[in-house]
Amino acid sequence: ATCTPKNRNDALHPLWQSPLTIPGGTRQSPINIQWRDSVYDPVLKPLKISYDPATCLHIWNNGYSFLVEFDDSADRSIIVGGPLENQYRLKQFHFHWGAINEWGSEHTVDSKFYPAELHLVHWNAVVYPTFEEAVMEGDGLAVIGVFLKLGAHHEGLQTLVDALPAIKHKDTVIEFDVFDPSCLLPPCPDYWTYAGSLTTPPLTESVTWIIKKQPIEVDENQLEAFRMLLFTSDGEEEKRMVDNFRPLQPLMNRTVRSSFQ
Ligand SMILES: NS(=O)(=O)N=C1NCCCN1
Ligand SMILES: [Zn+2]
Repeated sequence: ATCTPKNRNDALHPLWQSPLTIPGGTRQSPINIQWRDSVYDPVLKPLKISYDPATCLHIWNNGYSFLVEFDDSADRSIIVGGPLENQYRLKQFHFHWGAINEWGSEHTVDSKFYPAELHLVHWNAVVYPTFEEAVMEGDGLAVIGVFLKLGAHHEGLQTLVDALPAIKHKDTVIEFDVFDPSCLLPPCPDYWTYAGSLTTPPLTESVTWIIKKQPIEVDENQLEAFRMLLFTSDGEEEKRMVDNFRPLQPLMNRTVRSSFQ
């Protein structure tokens, strides 16, 4: 659901009851990635990803999305390289999706929406003592974005889909003790990267975004499973969890770099 405010500066987004735009924000997310305006940067390294499936803790419905959280008390599931100066620890991953397949992603490519988008959220534990502190710093977070497109059944995703009925309502959680999120990444190493923000509160401008060029394929039943989740708690009037994406934000004075030509 997106609001149609008269003045975007004081709009409250129905989902978060917080400002839709951050006053004075200069690096907000998500954005449209105009492929032809992105600049190939030969200095960008390949992104190195090493996740330990045993660091997986639980899967839960937080009333905005569903997320899988990881034990981030040590450097066991990390990413390094790419545009990053330090290594970053995996804290959680979650998704954004639409009510129908025509939209649902947060970022767009040449103004095209995908039906859903995966976010793998990492934080700079080399420099900052806690995730909460990293959230407030320009180089505190790194989020890998992966587009989902309608296509073949995704075996790895099915493990998550099978758990969703147990977390239908807001604030429900189940144990989820072995899952390797690497299975959700496309094989192609190509990515775009830009300096942005969190797309849900606190919306802080602390994210180095790494958006994979190649989407992963999931089937209709798997997308429908996302849409059976609820924003609402057990006992409340049911509201389906759909359209949990933030509207596009102005690019302002930013360049999107690509790791590929
Ligand atoms: N959609 S997002 O940019 O990842 N937003 C987040 N907000 C809270 C912490 C985790 N991520
Ligand atoms: Zn997200």
